[in-house]
This record gives sequence, structure tokens and C-alpha cells, in this order.
Amino acid sequence: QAGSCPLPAATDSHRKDCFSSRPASTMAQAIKYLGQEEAQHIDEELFSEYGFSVDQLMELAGLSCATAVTRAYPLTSLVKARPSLLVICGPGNNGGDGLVCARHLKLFGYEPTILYPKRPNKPLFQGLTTQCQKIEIPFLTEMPEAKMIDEAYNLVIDAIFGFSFKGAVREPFGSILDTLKKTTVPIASIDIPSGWDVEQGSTDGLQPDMLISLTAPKKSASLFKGRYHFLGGRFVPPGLEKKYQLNLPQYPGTDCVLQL
Ligand SMILES: NC(=O)C1=CN([C@@H]2O[C@H](COP(=O)(O)OP(=O)(O)OC[C@H]3O[C@@H](n4cnc5c(N)ncnc54)[C@H](O)[C@@H]3O)[C@@H](O)[C@H]2O)[C@@H](O)CC1
Ligand SMILES: [K+]
Repeated sequence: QAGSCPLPAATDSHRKDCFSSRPASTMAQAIKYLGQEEAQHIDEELFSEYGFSVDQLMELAGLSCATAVTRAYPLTSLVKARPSLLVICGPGNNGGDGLVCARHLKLFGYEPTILYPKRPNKPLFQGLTTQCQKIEIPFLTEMPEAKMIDEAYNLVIDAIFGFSFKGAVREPFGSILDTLKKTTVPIASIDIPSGWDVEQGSTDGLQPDMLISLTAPKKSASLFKGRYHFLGGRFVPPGLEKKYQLNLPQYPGTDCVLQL
């Protein structure tokens, strides 16, 4: 981090200089925005060729998301008396990232509450749920109304769908997204604003205040209009980055997130 940088004021750009090991020409190339199939291929390759397990990458992804939230919405900036957050988790790995993110945010001093309406019957998700329950993160049994969300929470974390989302939204997530669209509190979306087509986005969908792209942004991220776009998931092996020409920017120092 900044402490190991020999330059006096360790701003992000100074830190980039300190830790940069790439030629300037590589750093100048634009980061790649991935199509849906390409994101899925990279995902498969991380597991098959590179030997990672899902829970390993999910832990790093969720930690990145929690860290990015602390950067955009520090505890001192929250407007409500309590540092309350609502984390809405979907039925796949994006939902798993949400559970990990909630756990880290609780350890960072926030007060997350989770809505997890469709829980896969798999040890990974059961374990992540237990971990949250054991540190007294409450789980809601139903989606609150928009007005109640605006009153009770500083931020909603959208971990409903990621890069495998396709087609028309099925229940109960259609109603959940309709309610979210009526809220006015900021929304932080993990990997993709839920309900958006992974490549085309959505004209009448969620308009999150924050997007945390994992591994690399997906094509729809070019349509993101919110204030904060972060990159997280600092686990891409250089060989894979090169193969897919991701042109990832250099993360500062030991940080697990980067503001794009
Ligand atoms: N390779 C990576 O970069 C990593 C990806 N991770 C996360 O994994 C996500 C992808 O996870 P998954 O492939 O499990 O997929 P998702 O979490 O995107 O969603 C799949 C689930 O959503 C359901 N679904 C899809 N379309 C739907 C629709 N129209 N209506 C209702 N339900 C629908 C599917 O039945 C499935 O249960 C990424 O976006 C990211 O958040 C991380 O956990 C770890 C590393
Ligand atoms: K999402």
C-alpha cells in the first residue's frame, strides 16, 4: 500500500508509478469490455486450466466488492443514523459474491441485511449463508416496499444476476427489480446491473450509482451512467489476461480494487 511507496504524497498516480512493472505502451491500451460468451470462457478456464475453485474466486470477488463499497460510501459519509445496507442475492454465483461481500462489510463496521429468496441446495452457498447468520447478519423473508427501503437503508447492493443472466426476468426477481426501480437510495451492482442484458444493457432497467466489474467489465458497462465504476477480482493470471487481450489496468500497490 501507500506505506511502501518511496514517493512523499502517495496518491493513486504516484502509487501506480511505484508499482508499475509494465511498459507505458501496454498501460495505455484500453481495457477490454467482454461479451457474455467470452466472460463465460474466461470463467471456465480459470477453473479448468488454472486450477482455481469457485469458493476461492468468490471470496476474492466478494472482498473486492466490499472494499469498493468502503471507498465509495465510507462509514463517515452515510446519511442514516445506522450504517445499514440491504444486500439482495440471486440464485447463482453473483448471489454468492453478495453473501461474501455482506460478510466482509459486517466485519468492516457496516450493518448489512440480506434478502436471499432462491437458495441453491449446494454446500458452498449453505456455508456462505451460515457464515453470515453466525455473525448476526439478519435475513429478510420478503422484499420490503420501496418506501421502506428508502427509509431504512443507506445503500442497496445488487447481487442478483451476473454474466449468466439471459432472457426475461423470472419471479420472484421480476417483482424485486420492479421495487428496486422505485427506490431512490443508491444501488451498487456487482458485475452487472441486474436485469440488464450482459452486452446491450437496458433502457428501462436499474440505474445503479455504482458498478463493480469483476475480472473485466462486460460490454454493457459502457452504458453505465452512475458515479462510481470500480474493477475488482484481482486474480487473473497474466497468461489468461494475455490470451484474451484484457489490457487490465495496473492495480495500485496491494489494492484489490481500482476505480475506472
Ligand atoms: N470468473 C469470474 O470472473 C468470477 C465470477 N464470479 C461471479 O459469478 C457470476 C456469474 O455467475 P453464474 O454463472 O452462476 O450466473 P449468475 O449469477 O449471473 O446467474 C445465474 C443464475 O441466474 C438464473 N437466471 C438466469 N437468467 C435468469 C432470468 N432471466 N430470470 C431469472 N433467473 C435467471 C439462472 O437460473 C442461475 O440460477 C459473475 O457475474 C460474478 O459475479 C465470482 O463469483 C468469481 C469469479
Ligand atoms: K448484479
